[in-house]
Amino acid sequence: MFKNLFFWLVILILLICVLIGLNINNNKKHDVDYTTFLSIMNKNEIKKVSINGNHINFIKKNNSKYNTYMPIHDPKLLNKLLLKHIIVSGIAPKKQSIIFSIFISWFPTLLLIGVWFYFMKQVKNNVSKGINSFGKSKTKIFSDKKIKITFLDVAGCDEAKEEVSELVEYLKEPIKFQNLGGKIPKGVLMIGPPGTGKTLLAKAIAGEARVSFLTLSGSDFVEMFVGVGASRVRDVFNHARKIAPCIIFIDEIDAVGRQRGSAFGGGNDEREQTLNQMLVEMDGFEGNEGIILIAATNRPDVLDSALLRPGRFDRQVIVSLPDIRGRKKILEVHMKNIPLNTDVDIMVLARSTPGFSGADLSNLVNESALFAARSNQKFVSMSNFEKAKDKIMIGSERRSMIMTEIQKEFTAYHESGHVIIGRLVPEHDPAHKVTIVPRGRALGVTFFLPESDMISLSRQKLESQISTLYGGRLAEEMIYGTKQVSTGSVNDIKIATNLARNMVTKWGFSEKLGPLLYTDNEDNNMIFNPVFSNNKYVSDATSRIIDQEIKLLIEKNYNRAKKILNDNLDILHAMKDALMKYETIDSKQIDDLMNRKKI
Ligand SMILES: Nc1ncnc2c1ncn2[C@@H]1O[C@H](COP(=O)(O)OP(=O)(O)OP(=O)(O)O)[C@@H](O)[C@H]1O
Ligand SMILES: [Zn+2]
Repeated sequence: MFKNLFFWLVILILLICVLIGLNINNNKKHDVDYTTFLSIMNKNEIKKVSINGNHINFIKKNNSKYNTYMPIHDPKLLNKLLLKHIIVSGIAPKKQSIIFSIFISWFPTLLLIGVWFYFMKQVKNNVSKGINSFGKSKTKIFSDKKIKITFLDVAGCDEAKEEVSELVEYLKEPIKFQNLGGKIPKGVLMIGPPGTGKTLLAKAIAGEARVSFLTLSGSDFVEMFVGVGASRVRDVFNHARKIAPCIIFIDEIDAVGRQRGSAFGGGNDEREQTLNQMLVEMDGFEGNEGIILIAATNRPDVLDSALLRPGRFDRQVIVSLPDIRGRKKILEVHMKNIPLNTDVDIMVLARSTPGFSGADLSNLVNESALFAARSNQKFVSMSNFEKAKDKIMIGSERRSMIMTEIQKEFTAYHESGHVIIGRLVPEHDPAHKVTIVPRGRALGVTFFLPESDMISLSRQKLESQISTLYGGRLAEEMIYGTKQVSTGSVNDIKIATNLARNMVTKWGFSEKLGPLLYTDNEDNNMIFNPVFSNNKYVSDATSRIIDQEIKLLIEKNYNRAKKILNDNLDILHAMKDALMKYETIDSKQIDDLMNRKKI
């Protein structure tokens, strides 16, 4: 539309220029306009007139010469002139030129008026279109034919699938279901972290039941103008009633469904109105209309409690991050369409991707295929997957970063220290791969491969983790001496300290303090979140004991690691050499090194 406006603006400016040009021209040719000429004539001041078509030259009685232009041919002019005894000479204009001359004289003005009208109409149209579209919902409607997604495409969330499967039965034959006395929820709230497949699952319900799928995002409802969101809600539900049976899917419901009156400055009228309208519409459902409202959020805690009341989103389905088995299944779903090399081990990939969501895994498969394509391979190999995984987890390799031989050696010793301790303490996840190619912000990385998703960790396993975390710094210390130790262990130290603190204050692993909770920090992310606790409930004396106990625990595991590393200095050197040579070594090479085999 702006292109159009711009076009017409340019035309308008051009026209004005032309008109000004014409005017200048006219001024040159015609000293006076035609009306002035007539008035001069009426005042009997003209001596002689010469007519040439529409151009008129005349001489006043004082002998001054003028010319003028007759815009419309005036057939009575000659008579008038003769009556006033004015000498007339020249040729009269041809008859057929009358219309032409009218046209010529009025053309620029008409054009200008036309353009102006067009311009105004355009503006008016756009404004009214704009106003109308404020209220119209931005619903994207997919017909049942377009949704080809079925439950087979959604992997690794069997419980969630089971919970929603009865909705499919209902949507297929709502009336039959009602007659049998089935009670169907009006709204289903899907709760889960981003990328876990909430949208996918909702689409799969529509696909399985072969019904239409209306999708919109909560943020679509939040508009600047009061009342617009509410009218959009009305629109969506009205449309849904027309095309029922169908599913209305609202992503990010928290954008509208936040606790009312919770915004700063006493609430947000527009959002509240929208939310109220949504509640009204939900209450208006008969239950046999064949419409199911599915909403997704990853912030169920901020939702207005009115939304969760019976008869509204009374069914809640948790879609959580997949476990190892789930990840394997999701990988299988996405690998279906790419040619795989025989060396691809899906189980190893599933094991080494803890915390990956379905979306991350889909991204992993995609990136791997891209890596394979870039190196002109016909099949996607395990090394492509490894590369893609590392890229997603810690950022791309920074091969361009220049590391001196000394820095590389330093990193090689540090990482080898982690690997060796990790292999030799009990219950530790085995090192899967180690690299000294800088990635993201890390100079080197050691990857451990968890056997399974750990929900609870044993004391022994935790202590082994602490020992392994200090392996890197200890190796630096042993080779280069305490004066040369780098700051590269800052993250290792942070994680180890947090583990030890949690063991003492939260998990009851200190004999002296016993199994009591000494912290008000409820964060369950035990490794990566530092404990910021002001320990309101802990006396100064206890606080001192806590510090001592943490220190003791760390010292114990630090010394254990030191002994192990001292006993295996030959492996440390060999692994450093291997890393300097290959930059990255895998679990098989690590096995060989640990068995003192040459690689
Ligand atoms: N369980 C799964 N099985 C197969 N693929 C999945 C699964 N979960 C996610 N994916 C993949 O990730 C993509 C994104 O998932 P989806 O949009 O459904 O996540 P979401 O939970 O709705 O995320 P958000 O909260 O960010 O909207 C899907 O299109 C699909 O390719
Ligand atoms: Zn380290």
